[in-house]
Amino acid sequence: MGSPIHITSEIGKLESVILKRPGHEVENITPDTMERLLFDDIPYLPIAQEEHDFFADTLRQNGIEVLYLEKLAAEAVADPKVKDQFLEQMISESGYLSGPIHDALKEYLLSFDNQDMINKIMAGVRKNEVNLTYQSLQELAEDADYPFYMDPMPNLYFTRDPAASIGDGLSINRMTFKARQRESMFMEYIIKYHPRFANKGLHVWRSRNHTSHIEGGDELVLSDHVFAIGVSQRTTANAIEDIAKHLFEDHKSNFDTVIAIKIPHNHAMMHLDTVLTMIDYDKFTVHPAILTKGGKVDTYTLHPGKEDGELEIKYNDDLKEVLKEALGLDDLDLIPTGNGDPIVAAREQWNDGSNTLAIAPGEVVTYDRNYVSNDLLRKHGILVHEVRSSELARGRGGPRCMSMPIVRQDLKK
Ligand SMILES: NC(=[NH2+])NCCC[C@H](N)C(=O)O
Repeated sequence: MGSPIHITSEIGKLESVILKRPGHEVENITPDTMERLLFDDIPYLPIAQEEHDFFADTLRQNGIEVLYLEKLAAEAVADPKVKDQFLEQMISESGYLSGPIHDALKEYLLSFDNQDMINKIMAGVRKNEVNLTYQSLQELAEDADYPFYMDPMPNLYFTRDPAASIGDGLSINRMTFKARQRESMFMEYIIKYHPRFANKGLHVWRSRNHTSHIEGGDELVLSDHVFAIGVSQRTTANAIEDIAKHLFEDHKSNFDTVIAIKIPHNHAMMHLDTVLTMIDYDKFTVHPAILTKGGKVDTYTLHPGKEDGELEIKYNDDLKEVLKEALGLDDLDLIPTGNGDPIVAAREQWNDGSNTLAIAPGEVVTYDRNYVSNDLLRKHGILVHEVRSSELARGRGGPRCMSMPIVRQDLKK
């Protein structure tokens, strides 16, 4: 058996992927909390689940093993000592280091079996579910009207972001907004304690114990030695320098090139994969709005510097040239979302028209609603599997965001 994580491209035949089926966390969104929880509307859960099952089935029908984050997380805490440590950390990162609320939450969560406990943590814990033996100042003086002790984590079905596979390892991410910061703790425990991943020599290129941010939607493994990353609302330049140094310094990594691509900092384009994805050896989708009128975008290519720990940085504003050079290609097809029409492109990008998940070279999964972009992909020779998207799209993420590939076949050289 090879490494449990092995990703040397964006497009190699996908073999195993981690998903999260939307659960009650999505029903714990309200108009008051929606924006802070990074949603634009409240999905209708039964249909969101049907759509998600359809997505998972589409992957299975193409021979891909589908693992569920919620199941892996429950299995990872099977040992009572690990479970205790996990609960302590989760409750404290939820705001209760000690005291009556901490104790009551711990007792409440321990009353479930492991799977239900994980589901409950993901869904959120309401105040009226928990019995406090005595009241604390925290309870009385802070947010007395707020309904939750532990907030729901509705963005968990975007498994792409809290952690990202790179080569035979991964980054476990310190995420930007409070609404998502606890999410990466599940992967931290899975990698450390789940029998499928623990002690298998996996490299954590960057852990979640940082203050600067990085999210998986910005992380694209373009080849076995080139890593692209968005400088975005969610990933800071500082974090990029840090991960680049680790990839370059660690002799276990084959990576010698990191391409940082600067994109607008806004909610519609929060990650690089909302505006640029790789779909074939020489084809990318690109949202025209990231390019200037002259077709330019700021890119910074990082290589190991002369001295240990130094980086050599080269600026170029010609994305096509940069990608061609990094991938050793003579030509490259940049396919514009919405066929470049300003209204269609904006509408379809909003609904994740650029957020394609490649399951093999030239073969992608996309949302059905982005029919202009999908037709265009077909015209460029791409095999497109469409999946349903009415409810899932309300969270502003598409098939790439909803999947964390862990094993892909290597590309033939
Ligand atoms: N890889 C992605 N583009 N993920 C999309 C995540 C959407 C999610 N609502 C957020 O704002 O974080």
